[in-house]
Amino acid sequence: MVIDVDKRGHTLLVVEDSRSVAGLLADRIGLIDGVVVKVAGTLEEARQVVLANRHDLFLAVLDLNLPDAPDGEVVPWVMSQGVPVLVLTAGLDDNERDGLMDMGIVDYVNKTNPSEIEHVVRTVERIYRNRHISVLVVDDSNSARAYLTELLRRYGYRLLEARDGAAALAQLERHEDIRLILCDQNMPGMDGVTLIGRIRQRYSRSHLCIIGMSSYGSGMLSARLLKAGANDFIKRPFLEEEFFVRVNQNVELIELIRSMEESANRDPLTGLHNRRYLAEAGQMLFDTALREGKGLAVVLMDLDHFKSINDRFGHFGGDEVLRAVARHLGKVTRKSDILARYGGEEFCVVAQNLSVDEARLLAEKLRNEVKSMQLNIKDAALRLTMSVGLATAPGRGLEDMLHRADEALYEAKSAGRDQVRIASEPGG
Ligand SMILES: Nc1nc2c(ncn2[C@@H]2O[C@H](COP(=O)(O)OP(=O)(O)OP(=O)(O)O)[C@@H](O)[C@H]2O)c(=O)[nH]1
Repeated sequence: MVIDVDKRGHTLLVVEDSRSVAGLLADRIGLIDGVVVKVAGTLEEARQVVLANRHDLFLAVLDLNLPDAPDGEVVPWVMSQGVPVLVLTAGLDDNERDGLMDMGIVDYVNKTNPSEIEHVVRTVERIYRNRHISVLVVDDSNSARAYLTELLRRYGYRLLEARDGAAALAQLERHEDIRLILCDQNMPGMDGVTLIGRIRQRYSRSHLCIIGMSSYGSGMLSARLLKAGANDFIKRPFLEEEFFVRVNQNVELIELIRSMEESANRDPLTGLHNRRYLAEAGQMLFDTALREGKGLAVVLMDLDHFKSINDRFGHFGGDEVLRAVARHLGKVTRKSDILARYGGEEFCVVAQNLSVDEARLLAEKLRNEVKSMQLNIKDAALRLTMSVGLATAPGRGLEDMLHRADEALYEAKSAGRDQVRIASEPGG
């Protein structure tokens, strides 16, 4: 069951009567791409901002002591408007901390400590990004699930629930975007260790992270959960602050791994996939096409006389042309195709589910798209052509198809460029 996939807004409210602290926070938070910061210095001003922006506020950062609200009155009022709250204090005793956490605030921060101001900025950024992160809570107890989802909702995560292992596996099938799983150990049917083991057979540590949870058991249990594939373990009952730190750290780690993977698979100049990705993902397309008896096309493209473009417009001008070509090729390809920069001025498309005639048509469409580009580099109009080699017969594998497409491309160049040549059958 999806219980929260709301589209949160982009506006953040800072309520702080110290101009220097408010200015510092607004400047730092304003650097987060997409976030709009509104500042208020009193409860009355805060009311006006909230009422005017209620549907676009995703978080409020509130000072406890305001000239017209000296005892933290701003906190319950803003929360009553459905806006999550992060509290700025000048120090809290245990009772005050308990009172605020019981109200359901996101976090509290000592504003007199500069490093904690950085913590506010990081927390805001985390919450802003969490709208794209789905968390699956797996627990057979309704009340435990309700508690965990209530905590996670404060941090803006998209939430999914499952009451047992089978339901959890079904949720994973349905929701490709799950990045974190909170998994209870003691469940009827399938326990946490078994479920985590099953999940890890299909989903790697770079795809999602898992936090095991349990109220019983010795240190052995946390070791078993970790060995089964959990990234972390939380023992119940826990302090909410610790829960949030562990959840957020695990999500940050997975984001980091994914962004590193993404940059390893991308060509920085054009933003297209690179040759390394093409080799891996193309092999998967090849295997599926062979298994299911569906056609596969490998189209290798090379811009004609590109050297002369560099000579005329310089290397930066040449780079601009390569970026424009990448954008245009992207208009012709489908989402299910792989479009990659294969080398300097060479591009490659691997497309699935195509008959030989459809593959020919695709290759011609790509060639025509580049030919009809109207480029203006340094105020000079420029026209481009490209030569194309196409392979459709599977032969001995993807490498073999690429090799034959390359031979066909060479023929297209030799025959005068600006044309598509189709590779002969393997061994033909
Ligand atoms: N600007 C720019 N140029 C590149 C890049 N990678 C390769 N090139 C240039 O692409 C040109 C390729 O030249 P050649 O292989 O001689 O081929 P061509 O001039 O396109 O001629 P034909 O392929 O025979 O039609 C070289 O001048 C490379 O410097 C790049 O990332 N940026």
